[in-house]
Amino acid sequence: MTTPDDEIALEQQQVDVVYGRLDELRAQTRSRLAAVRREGPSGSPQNRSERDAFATLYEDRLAQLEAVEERLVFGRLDLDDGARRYVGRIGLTDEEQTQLLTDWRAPAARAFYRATAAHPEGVQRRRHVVTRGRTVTGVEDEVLDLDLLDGDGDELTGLSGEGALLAGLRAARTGRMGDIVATIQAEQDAIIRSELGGALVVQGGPGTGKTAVALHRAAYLLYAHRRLLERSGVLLVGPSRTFLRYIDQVLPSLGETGVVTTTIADLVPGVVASGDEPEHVAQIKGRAVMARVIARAVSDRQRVPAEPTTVRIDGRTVVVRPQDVAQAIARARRLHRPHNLARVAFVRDMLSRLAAQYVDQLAFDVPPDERAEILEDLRSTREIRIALNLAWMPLTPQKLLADLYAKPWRLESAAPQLSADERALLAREPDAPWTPADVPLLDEAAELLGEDDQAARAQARVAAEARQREVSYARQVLEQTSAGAFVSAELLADRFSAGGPVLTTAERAAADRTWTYGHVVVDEAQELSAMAWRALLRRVPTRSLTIVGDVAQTSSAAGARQWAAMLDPVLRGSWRQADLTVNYRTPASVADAAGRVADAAGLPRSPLTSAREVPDALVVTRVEDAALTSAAATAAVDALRAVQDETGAGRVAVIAAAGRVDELRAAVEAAGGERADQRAPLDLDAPVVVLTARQAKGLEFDHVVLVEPGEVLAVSAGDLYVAMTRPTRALHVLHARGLPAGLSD
Ligand SMILES: Nc1ncnc2c1ncn2[C@@H]1O[C@H](COP(=O)(O)OP(=O)(O)OP(=O)(O)O)[C@@H](O)[C@H]1O
Repeated sequence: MTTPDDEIALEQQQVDVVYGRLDELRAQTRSRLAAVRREGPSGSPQNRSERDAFATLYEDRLAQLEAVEERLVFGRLDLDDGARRYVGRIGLTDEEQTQLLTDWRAPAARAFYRATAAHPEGVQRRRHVVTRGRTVTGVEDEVLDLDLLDGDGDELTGLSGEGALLAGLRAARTGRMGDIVATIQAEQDAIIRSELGGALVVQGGPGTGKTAVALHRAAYLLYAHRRLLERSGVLLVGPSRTFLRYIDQVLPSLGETGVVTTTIADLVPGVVASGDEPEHVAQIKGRAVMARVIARAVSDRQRVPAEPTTVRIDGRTVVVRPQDVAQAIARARRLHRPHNLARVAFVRDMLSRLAAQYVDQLAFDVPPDERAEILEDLRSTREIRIALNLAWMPLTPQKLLADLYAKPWRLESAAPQLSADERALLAREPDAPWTPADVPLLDEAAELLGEDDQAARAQARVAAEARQREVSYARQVLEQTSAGAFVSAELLADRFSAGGPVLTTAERAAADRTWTYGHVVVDEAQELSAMAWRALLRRVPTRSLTIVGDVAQTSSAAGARQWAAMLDPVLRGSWRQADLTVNYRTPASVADAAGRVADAAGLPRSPLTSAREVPDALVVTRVEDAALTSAAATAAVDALRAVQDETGAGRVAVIAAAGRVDELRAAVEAAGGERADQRAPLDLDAPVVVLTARQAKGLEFDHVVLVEPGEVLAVSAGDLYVAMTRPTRALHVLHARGLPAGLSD
């Protein structure tokens, strides 16, 4: 019989071989990159762009090989037929193409996450290989073939790789999310590998791994449907920029850098939504009815004048007549094109009517070339331009919306569905900054307005022909090089033809408002308004979506308490739901207390089982009102001492209602909590942060000091539920006033 030490030594050999191969591949890619770069900037433009394309390709590949260093190998499957299969971050073969490591996303790795004693899927033993750096520090076996099992078996908890999992859950937090690839649980794996098509809603209580699952699913889909998704791209939408920074290392560590991440506020390139507004105003802007308001605001800008306008031109008179304008508007509308594009037809129609008036006044027949000149003269006559613009104004989305908000009569005409009070709430100065809730409205407006794309369309025709030539050229290039394993001819052609700096799919997609993605992942999706959904769905016409959230954690007034109420109208009932039920983050006693609070507040809470308990995880302390701030600061600094390890990992959050944040920050600093740049966006690297529940959404900390929970509840019950479920080790509640129901008993 082998001892654990023998097993560790055995695994070390295999791990050494795999890292050796990784080093070889890195060296190979580096030297290819150096060779391409050595060729320098000479040669034809075609040669140069080809070299640039290969250089970025090798850079990407190198970045991928560098990013998978940590826990490259983490699993082994011993199969019924005696074969062994190692599972890791990426797939690797040796020079003879023998598989050294199976990519965790490959079908051959599925059993690592799914096999159970009841359904062993051809697996006798599943082994978790635990490494630190490149050294194997432990192995953990689960025997799935019951005939091989001696003793009671180790399948009792239902958690797979329990030791490795619990070690991961216990580890001090760093302020950045890590991947869970070594310990994905079966219910999570089923979601990650769920088919690409259709909209999948993942509902789960706090800490059930929704964000982790969403990110691993994005990586899985890119692997399993690479040909389809590498060119259309995958979009991941998160609740805030802070959150995006919190998760930004996860996908690269899974070998994927091609996902575009954004927030709803950043969805429209060129629009900076730096403004703030009360929740109830944002709620109005988020209502589905605003789509009709915007549409009406656009059609209001196609207007028949009350009076005719008479214009003298070269001694003759033309009249912009209301009835002509009415007819030209009606005709242009029948084209069903966006406002700015249909305007081209309107103007053409009006000019030819005016030209006819002009020609009628001439005593001779006008040859065609002179007629064109007359049209040009009319077009460039100032009064005519003004009259036609008043009838059909060329507009940008920003101008449309700014005018709508700034002029009460415009809003009254466009938004009869809103009450006068509601309309008054929307009023704003024309140059006020945009808010996040304005962004979906600007997107809606951009869609209805369109851009005058005549030139663009002509260019597109030429580009399509050029593209044909580039793809076939790229195919030839790939046949002559070894790059075909990790890039398609279409993608390489994209890079050849990008012109200027070589852009990746993600870069091109992020810069283009009208880009349509192959798949969209939405996290904290319960917060999205109806208008935000419209903006998102425009970007994924195939409706291939992963929608992740928890309807009990909703804080925005425009968000959802029920998935069906939110999604049925936008997805016409066509979506499927999967549930996550195990809380991995929060100790059981803290999760239970949060559950009681949520139930007392009537939140639609998902059932939750906690993966672990931590002794004394929940502490509730009453202090005098005057001592509350300093007590919180002391508690935070003491907690930091307890949780911080020698590497500097270990994070503490003080969560309170917005009105207390500044004072608490100053107190934490005075108490010796390290000074950090606390301005927005939040500094995730600070060991102690003071923030509101809303800012804490999606994040986690080792220890949370929750100050005056009654005040957080007064803002929203969802916020209190979020705040209580952020810690991985302990929740310390400090209060001077009464406790919310559920916490007090
Ligand atoms: N299978 C797993 N193995 C290891 N850690 C896991 C696993 N699943 C979840 N976790 C950990 O549990 C914590 C919570 O995960 P995550 O943030 O994805 O949950 P969530 O459901 O999005 O939470 P919330 O809704 O509260 O924001 C993270 O630290 C995550 O790494």
